[in-house]
Amino acid sequence: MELKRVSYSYPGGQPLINEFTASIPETGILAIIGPNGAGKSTILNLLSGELTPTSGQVLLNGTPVSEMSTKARANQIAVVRQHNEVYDDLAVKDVVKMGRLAFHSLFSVVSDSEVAPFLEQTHLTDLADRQLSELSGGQQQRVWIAMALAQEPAVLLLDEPTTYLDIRYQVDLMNLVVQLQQEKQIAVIMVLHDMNQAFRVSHRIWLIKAGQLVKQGSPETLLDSALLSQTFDFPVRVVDVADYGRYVIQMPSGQETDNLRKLI
Ligand SMILES: Nc1ncnc2c1ncn2[C@@H]1O[C@H](COP(=O)(O)OP(=O)(O)OP(=O)(O)O)[C@@H](O)[C@H]1O
Repeated sequence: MELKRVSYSYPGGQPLINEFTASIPETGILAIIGPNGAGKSTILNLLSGELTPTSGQVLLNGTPVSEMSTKARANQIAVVRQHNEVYDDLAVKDVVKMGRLAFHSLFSVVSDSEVAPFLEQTHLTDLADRQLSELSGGQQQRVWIAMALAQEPAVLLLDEPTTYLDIRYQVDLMNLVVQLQQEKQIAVIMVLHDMNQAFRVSHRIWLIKAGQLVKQGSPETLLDSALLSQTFDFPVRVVDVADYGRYVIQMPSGQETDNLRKLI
């Protein structure tokens, strides 16, 4: 995918994204990180075609995403968002079947066997007949991913997929995304708040601030204390952790440092 000089303003608002140009490799994991309000979700919505650029183009294999039919788009791009209560009363397998609708006419019935592989890949086979509302947050996130996978997309977009999950579910979910990306060789694009998670799982990172691409590159090139502190407007430091690698920690504020000194 490619963003070519993309600008975007919400109706009646100031320009948020300004002449944003970048390309996304056909396979691999790209994480978009940056402070609150930087425009990360807006960029994801421009990539999904949900938003149309005010100027410039978002291209998928050379075709503007905004000019593709809904069905053509659904065959190529799948989006995983936060919890959608509309589906609460549905069984897990029926939610996943919704992901197949781009392959069928509206009234055709999607068979259980058609969605079985996607349930299996996301370890949901045993929960297939359970109602969505009965599942934990982590299990529900896996259902959204199964539904997105059922679209058999070339591009999978995830907006903060680990929000609300405890550390175990976060790690499980990220491992699942990594495994699925490797198996299917698709492009995965995620907005992530947890920098360390982003650095751990991604092949490429976009660091965004005020609608601009501050820097893009491999996790190694972006693991830079000064760059991250400046972008987030908060002091952080990249440290080496034994048996893990480089890790971003937040530095205590001045007051906290003084208190720490008094304790030592
Ligand atoms: N539908 C909307 N209408 C008007 N302004 C919006 C809309 N959605 C987002 N914005 C504004 O656009 C800016 C960027 O929002 P966006 O959600 O893209 O940022 P973000 O980087 O994803 O933020 P966060 O990390 O807080 O989720 C914010 O100032 C926000 O208030």
